Amino acid sequence: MDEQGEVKVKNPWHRPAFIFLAAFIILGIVIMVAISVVQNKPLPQKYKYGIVLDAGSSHTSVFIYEWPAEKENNTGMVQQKHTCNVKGKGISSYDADPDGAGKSLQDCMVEAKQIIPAHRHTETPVYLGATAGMRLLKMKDEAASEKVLTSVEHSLKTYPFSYQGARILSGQEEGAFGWITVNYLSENLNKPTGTLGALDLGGASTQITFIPQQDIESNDNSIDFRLYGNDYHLYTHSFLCYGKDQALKISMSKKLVSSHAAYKTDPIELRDPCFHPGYNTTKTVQSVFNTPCIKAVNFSSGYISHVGLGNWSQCQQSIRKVFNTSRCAYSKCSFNEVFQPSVDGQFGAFSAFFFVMNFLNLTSDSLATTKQKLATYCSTPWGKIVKNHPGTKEKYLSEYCFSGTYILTLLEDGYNFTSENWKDIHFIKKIRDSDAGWTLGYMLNLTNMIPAEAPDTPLMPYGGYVTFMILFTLFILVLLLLAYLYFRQSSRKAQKGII
Ligand SMILES: Nc1ccn([C@@H]2O[C@H](COP(=O)(O)OP(=O)(O)OP(=O)(O)O)[C@@H](O)[C@H]2O)c(=O)n1
Ligand SMILES: [Ca+2]
Repeated sequence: MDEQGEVKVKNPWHRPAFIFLAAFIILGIVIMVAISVVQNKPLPQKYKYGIVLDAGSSHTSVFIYEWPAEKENNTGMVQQKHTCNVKGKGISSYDADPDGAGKSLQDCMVEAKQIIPAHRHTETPVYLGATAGMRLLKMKDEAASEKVLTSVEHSLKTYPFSYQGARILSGQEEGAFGWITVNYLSENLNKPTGTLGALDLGGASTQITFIPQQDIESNDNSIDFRLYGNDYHLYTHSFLCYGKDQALKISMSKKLVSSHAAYKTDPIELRDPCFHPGYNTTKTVQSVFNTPCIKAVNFSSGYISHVGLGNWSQCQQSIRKVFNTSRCAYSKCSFNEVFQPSVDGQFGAFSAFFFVMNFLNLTSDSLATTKQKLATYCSTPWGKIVKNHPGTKEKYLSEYCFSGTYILTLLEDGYNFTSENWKDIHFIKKIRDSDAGWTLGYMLNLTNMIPAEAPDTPLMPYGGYVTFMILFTLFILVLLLLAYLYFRQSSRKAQKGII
């Protein structure tokens, strides 16, 4: 009986079974915390890559993008890692030598092979998108445009990447993907903040894309997206032939056609207010008229003596003739009978908008000051301009007076920007180290990297999760300790009571 009584009152916490149990619980908790910490630890970043070739009218650029493999659906994660400018002109200039188009891409593609880690090559998609230069070549000679596309396709397939196609983008796609790029890079897409309109000026076309305040009256100009759970209703228009190289040709051809000298002298004299005083160069008539943007005309000579006058206001008068604003079948138009709502919000103006305005140092002045400075620049003698810019190609240099005046006229008379909202135009090249342009938006779309609905976000960030787990474990340990002390005390009391 005595022995039995003693067994009953023995402290249960001192039994080996209980000690083992407590040790197991504590060990279990420690293991659980350790596993969850290790499991959720951010792994060393693994990057994925994508290549987009921008086959523009004046040149081709190869863009390499990279993004952390685990975060491809988050906004703003894709970044431009590298760009390579293809030597020579755009692929549309290879109409007489299609094989040359494919060959021209070699150097940049070899560079891409060196930059992208070898184990990622086969999974890296390659896209080529051609813009207005190829649209014009297709209009002029469809067979030649197909041969050029076949040539670049053959060339791109010789690399170890995953070739995804080479095609001509429509003007709407070019405008819409440019808009997606600038808003993705500015991280506007998953926030309730306003979006950025996109203004793109190339050599052969120009695009305007923004969210308007009013209805879009023409179906051709309307694009709808659902991105990150938000619906976007965009206005977009692409003006073929209104890139700055084609616009220069149109403007020169109009001056030639209206000039009496053009039909009598040899060479034809073209006195041009958009070129600097003292500028005098011989060009072929063919170099101006070799485009489907202009109707062919017969002249007395095959050569033009292009003489600069350096008169900004006359230059602007001549450029205004390129825009037809006399008729509009809608409530509002930009030009050439194209519907356009009033511009609204902030705009990013990139590619040649930036190259030209940045060269002229005109990216942050009021409209009135911009005009004044440009007038002074245009009247500067050509000799002085050449002396002041020894590193710049003479062809580019000679055209900045025309290009600056064209940009001002396009924005003010064409798109209807005013001196009040001029400050809303931001001349930009890059946003967060990636170029503004259609290429990034094109890749994001084709790789489905912008989901229609917002991706699920974790309950709490990683740091918060670890802190929570540690505090929770400590809390359980304290509870166990308290329970242990409580039971030890109560079993002692029970022992004392029996004694
Ligand atoms: N540093 C630079 C680079 C380019 N340009 C000019 O800018 C125009 C081309 O702009 P870009 O956006 O590269 O046009 P593309 O993409 O080639 O043409 P498009 O989009 O119409 O197909 C050309 O007139 C080119 O001479 C310039 O003035 N200064
Ligand atoms: Ca372009």
